[in-house]
Amino acid sequence: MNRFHVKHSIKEITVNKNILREARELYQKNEPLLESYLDELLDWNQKINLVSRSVSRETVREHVVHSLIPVVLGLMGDIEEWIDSGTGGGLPGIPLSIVLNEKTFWLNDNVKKKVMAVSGIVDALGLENVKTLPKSISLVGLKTGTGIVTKHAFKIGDLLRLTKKKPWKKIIMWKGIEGAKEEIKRIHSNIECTLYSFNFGEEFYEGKGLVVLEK
Ligand SMILES: C[S@@+](CC[C@H](N)C(=O)[O-])C[C@H]1O[C@@H](n2cnc3c(N)ncnc32)[C@H](O)[C@@H]1O
Repeated sequence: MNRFHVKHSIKEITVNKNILREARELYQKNEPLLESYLDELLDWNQKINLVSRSVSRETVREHVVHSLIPVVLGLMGDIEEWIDSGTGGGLPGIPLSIVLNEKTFWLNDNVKKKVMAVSGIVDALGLENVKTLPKSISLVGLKTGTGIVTKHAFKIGDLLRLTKKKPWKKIIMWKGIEGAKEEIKRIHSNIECTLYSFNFGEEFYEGKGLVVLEK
């Protein structure tokens, strides 16, 4: 078997600024709850380090818009249950759970005090479709057909090792594109990989994109 099989099934797609505009429109449609999330996140961040302490509200708002991009790309409709692994302060899982409120989201992190903080945020926002999992993703029992979202938390090979033999259907990773390309070269599994590179002409999104893995 070809050790680098995945290399031959990589698709690359450039994502243009219309998608960012649509993600911002989706933010606006859900603004009251998403702004309440910013309030809660910044409040909890005073007590527990969830995002950089020096980060502005505007930048955290952009992380929320960034979290919504797979929705406007149509990447999430086919799966009902998602795990956000390495959620930290709830990114991307909480924004996704707000705009896709008919789906179930499990917020997973192996640092228990971060999960305690996101539980507090979820309760304050009254999100009934969100649950938490305070343990390593390697110890999480996944249901067949579950999706995984994860933003700047794992190297691709590490996440695949930690979830080996688990019946996930799709993994969406928020990554730097150049690093992701290097990581993909080292993967030995027979999976389909699509790289979405953002071409938005804005500094925040420079070099960023999504990696989508499917079995
Ligand atoms: C850089 S933070 C990213 C947080 C968030 N996704 C964001 O974009 O703001 C990475 C997170 O992954 C978590 N993490 C690391 N290894 C993990 C594992 N094996 N299982 C679950 N979470 C893990 C860390 O505790 C940390 O909160």
